[in-house]
Amino acid sequence: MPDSPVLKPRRSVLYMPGANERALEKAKTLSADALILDLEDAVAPDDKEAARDRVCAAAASGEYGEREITIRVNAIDTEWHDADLRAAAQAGPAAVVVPKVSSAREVQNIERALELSGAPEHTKIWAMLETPSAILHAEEIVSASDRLTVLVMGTNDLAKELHTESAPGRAPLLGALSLALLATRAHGKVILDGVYNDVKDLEGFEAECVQARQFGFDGKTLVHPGQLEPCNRVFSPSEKEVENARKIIDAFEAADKGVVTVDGRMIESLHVDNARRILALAATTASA
Ligand SMILES: CC(C)(COP(=O)(O)OP(=O)(O)OC[C@H]1O[C@@H](n2cnc3c(N)ncnc32)[C@H](O)[C@@H]1OP(=O)(O)O)[C@@H](O)C(=O)NCCC(=O)NCCSC(=O)C[C@H](O)C(=O)O
Ligand SMILES: [Mg+2]
Repeated sequence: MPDSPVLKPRRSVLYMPGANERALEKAKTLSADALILDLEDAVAPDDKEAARDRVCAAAASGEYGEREITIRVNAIDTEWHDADLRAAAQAGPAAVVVPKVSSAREVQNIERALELSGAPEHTKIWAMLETPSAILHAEEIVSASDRLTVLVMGTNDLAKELHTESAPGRAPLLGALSLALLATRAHGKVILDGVYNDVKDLEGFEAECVQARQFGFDGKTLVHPGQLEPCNRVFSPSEKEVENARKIIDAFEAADKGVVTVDGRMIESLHVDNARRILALAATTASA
């Protein structure tokens, strides 16, 4: 069965370079819901093998508390991919994050390779959508395997492939983000927004978090610890939202009919479903 989008918080998912020992250590104290220990873009070719050993040891260490630990392997067509996948399968992280996935066949090959390498059942596949082909095949990718539980947007690579220029509100990328989100929701899985590169611009970052939440993303991928606080705040239901959700549920249950009004707004059972989703999400993030 696919993961429910509300059972585990994935508000803030922080990348960290696999070769950076200090960052790996620091991550044990950071308020990220999940970590992506990176073997791909953030690691120079000469450091790939040492980073693989370090990251797999970190993932197997059990020293990261409640944070979900995932490993991003190098892309399928690289010389490091097979060894990364075998080592990650044996380390048994929460997920293997696979960059530049472009078809259902690739997901099925990853699934088979994980099984052959003895990956535990709890090691899921998170597929990155960051090519035009991935966006065009988003639905077949997301539904290719029950082991695939999360899609991750790779907006830097996608913008590069599309020749997209930076624009207010990410207008040129909105079509691709929508397609990925539609595919995810059609199959009951989880989707994370891409990263915001300007680590000093927290105002711009927060605005992009708000946009991502309004869109329906479950959380955002991050590149710097300074992005954690605004991200967790924006993706957590506020006190007002929780209060409103309780009001909707109470009013609907008390009325015992198909439609009621709360504060002058029409409420039907679909709004109650949404209110329950908000409360479930609030419960998972209350102590975080
Ligand atoms: C972006 C950075 C290179 C900035 O690094 P730096 O200038 O060293 O930051 P600070 O001096 O402000 O760091 C302060 C302390 O925080 C630690 N730190 C920094 N970043 C991280 C991190 N990501 N995880 C954990 N800890 C981190 C520093 O070590 C400092 O600690 P201390 O010395 O104890 O005070 C840097 O932030 C960075 O490398 N970020 C991650 C880059 C990365 O992983 N990139 C690849 C993923 S993004 C991507 O590929 C997107 C996708 O594929 C796409 O296509 O869009
Ligand atoms: Mg990328």
